[in-house]
Amino acid sequence: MSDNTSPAAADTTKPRIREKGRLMSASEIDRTLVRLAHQIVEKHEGSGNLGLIGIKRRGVPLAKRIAKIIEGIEKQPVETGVLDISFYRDDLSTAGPKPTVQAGDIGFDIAGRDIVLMDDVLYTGRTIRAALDALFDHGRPRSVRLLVLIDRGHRELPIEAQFVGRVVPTSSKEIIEVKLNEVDGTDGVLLVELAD
Ligand SMILES: O=P(O)(O)OC[C@H]1O[C@H](OP(=O)(O)OP(=O)(O)O)[C@H](O)[C@@H]1O
Ligand SMILES: O=c1cc[nH]c(=O)[nH]1
Repeated sequence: MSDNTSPAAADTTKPRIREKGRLMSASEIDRTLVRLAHQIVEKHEGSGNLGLIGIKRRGVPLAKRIAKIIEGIEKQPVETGVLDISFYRDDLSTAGPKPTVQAGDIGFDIAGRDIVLMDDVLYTGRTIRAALDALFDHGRPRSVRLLVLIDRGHRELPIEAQFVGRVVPTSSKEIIEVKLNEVDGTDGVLLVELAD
């Protein structure tokens, strides 16, 4: 007799994952973002021409937090924007029409600006390639640099981040789970593994 209420029956649609360890605590994320903010200011010799763009989802709170830290350092506002690149991923069908993204979607005019794209994890690089496509549909920035909280390797494209929270060598069975308060209700970075 089958028992549909058993845990095994209930979990068949979810990938089985095993937590292997906590890579960063909330306070380690905070300290890392302070360091990255200082590195951005140093590299750009201030923040006057900066624009920070978070890639949905977790790049958005990262951009807002770093903007706040830079504003504290430089005592002037830093513009932030949002990029939702889901329609630009090259792993989606190319048969459909390419959507037109309105300039207002990012939140500010990127022309001539020094842009720092922000995301939580850099893996194959395909999200960032798609983000660059989307970004240049909005205008021509003076420069574009990339910040990620975690670089886990396994790149499939020639894309590198200039500002990196932590490099974490991983196997292809492992997954980095970044959790941020604004999205997940808690802050932390976990290393998990897909169970066989
Ligand atoms: O370098 P890549 O191989 O492209 O992988 C990195 C991307 O994967 C994750 O996003 P995901 O697609 O899981 O969406 P989410 O941010 O909404 O969780 C992560 O937030 C990065 O954006
Ligand atoms: O390990 C990974 C790979 C891609 N995106 C993530 O969030 N984690």
